[in-house]
Amino acid sequence: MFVLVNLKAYPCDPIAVATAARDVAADAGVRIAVAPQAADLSRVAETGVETWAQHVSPIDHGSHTGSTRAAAVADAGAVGTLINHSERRLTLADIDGARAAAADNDLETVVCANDPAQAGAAAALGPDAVAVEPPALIGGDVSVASADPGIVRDAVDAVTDVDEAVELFCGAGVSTGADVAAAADLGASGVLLASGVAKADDPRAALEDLVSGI
Ligand SMILES: O=C[C@H](O)COP(=O)(O)O
Repeated sequence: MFVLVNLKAYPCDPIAVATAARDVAADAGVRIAVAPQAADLSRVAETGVETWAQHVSPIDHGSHTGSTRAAAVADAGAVGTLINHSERRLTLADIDGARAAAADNDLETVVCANDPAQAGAAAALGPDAVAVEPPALIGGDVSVASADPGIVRDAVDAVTDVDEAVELFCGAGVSTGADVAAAADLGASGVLLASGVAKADDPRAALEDLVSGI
């Protein structure tokens, strides 16, 4: 299982979380990545943790104020990127453009989707993985795997029907080792989470608990 921790714009210390994630990943032998704010990418990557961007724009050099170039996040040390997060939605054309820009810069891609239908559509664009996240459960205390296991199972089927090479992750409310184990039992090969670590009093302990079920 891949554990992808999105720090969103939460008021946590990205270096402290990154260092903890690096150490827990090494100790447990589990793949853990951290996606900080774009401005923190270099500092986070310097810790040695696997570093991801939260977003890339479907553009290259040019008159694109406020954009985030895939090449720039790769230069900053990112090895992957989220695309179309529930809090950073894109048009279909822009999802495809962002995925292509990321792939051109050797970034791994996870396209987010609300439900199984969107997950299947996202898989058709050829990302490395699709993350299904019901918006209503994001930031809550109940894991998607407990609150709505059918959405995870159906998303696995929807993605596999389109392209067996695309992995399916799930997210929303994932915060414990039991949540990660339940996601794996439903067929997910990764989890996308945020508040369970970024808002934890002790992010290292939260990460240790998360990987305990793997
Ligand atoms: O990117 C992470 C997801 O939106 C899940 O967030 P959450 O773990 O706070 O529910």
